[in-house]
Amino acid sequence: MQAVTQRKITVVGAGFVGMSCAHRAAQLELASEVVLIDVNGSRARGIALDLSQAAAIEGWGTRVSGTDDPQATADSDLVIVTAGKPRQPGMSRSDLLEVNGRVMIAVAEYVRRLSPAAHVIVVTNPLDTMVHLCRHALGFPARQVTGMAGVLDSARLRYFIAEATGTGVVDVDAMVMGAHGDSMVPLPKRCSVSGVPALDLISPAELDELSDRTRHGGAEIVKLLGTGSAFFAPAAAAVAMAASILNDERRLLPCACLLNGEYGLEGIYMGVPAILGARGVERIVELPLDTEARIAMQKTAGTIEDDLDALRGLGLL
Ligand SMILES: NC(=O)c1ccc[n+]([C@@H]2O[C@H](COP(=O)([O-])OP(=O)(O)OC[C@H]3O[C@@H](n4cnc5c(N)ncnc54)[C@H](O)[C@@H]3O)[C@@H](O)[C@H]2O)c1
Ligand SMILES: O=C(O)C[C@H](O)C(=O)O
Repeated sequence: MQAVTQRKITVVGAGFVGMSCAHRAAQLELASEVVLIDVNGSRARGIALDLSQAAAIEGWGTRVSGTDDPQATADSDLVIVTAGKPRQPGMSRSDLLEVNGRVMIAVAEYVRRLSPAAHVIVVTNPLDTMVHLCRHALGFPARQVTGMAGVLDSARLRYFIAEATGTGVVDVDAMVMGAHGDSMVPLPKRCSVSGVPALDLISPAELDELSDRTRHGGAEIVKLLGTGSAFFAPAAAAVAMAASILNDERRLLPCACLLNGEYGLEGIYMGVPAILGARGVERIVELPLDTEARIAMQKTAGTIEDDLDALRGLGLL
């Protein structure tokens, strides 16, 4: 076991995604302390106890605690927000706007008060709108607040390409931008396997099919599970972003960032490639896009604007 870095991570929500985030962060010893907070404090304490008992077997030294008391989250270096309802089969992520919007406001109130220097990664759906609302309620600089979706959507596409080409998934690269919804924007020409364009290995029609499966990748799992949604890959994605920030790894990852003119968009959070480092979003990277992708980016932004309007209509924004 190595010395654990003196850092504190809070994971808000001790449900499927939250407990998986806590487990992965602890396994990686990303912090000396992981606090799991949930309105269901008994569940948070139970998960923390179970995880703490896994530590001896798995060989990590992070202290994990569970609580329903916001005070226990004070002075966190990084907060991952997973609190809120998942969708059920037949629902869209936008159906969660009101219920999860209220959760975001409640959570942001104590994060702002107790951990003003924290980096915040939002996972709760509908992602782009929830990260927007969370940042609005926090009042933090935009670079301190990001949303996780693009890493997950890109990982799904990477997996589907690996399957279709018969190659190892770690060699596959892909980039998915835009909203975390059916209008997301996979970039087929940028998919590659160890530098070899995926389009040299499979046909454009095959790659289009994989992109389409990626657009509906979340719903595919929701349907299979019957209740709740994906959690292993989402947690791995959120913790990869957390590691890039806390360890100043400066990874170039697709994540939801507040746009300030990039891609011709202003004032909305949306999935774009960004460098994540010690200051949070160090830089948003603007890729040259062909006409088709540019049109898709405008369309996907429109879906986020619609959700933001709905939040305003509810008086939450
Ligand atoms: N961004 C993504 O790519 C992505 C991926 C997977 C899941 N999600 C979203 O993450 C969220 C969580 O999913 P899950 O599967 O963990 O759900 P879950 O139902 O298993 O867990 C949610 C937890 O949040 C808790 N909670 C509710 N209100 C709270 C509050 N105010 N403070 C603290 N905790 C609170 C609940 O008690 C519950 O334990 C959902 O909105 C889901 O759609 C997003
Ligand atoms: O699909 C969902 O509702 C959960 C998450 O956004 C996902 O993509 O797995």
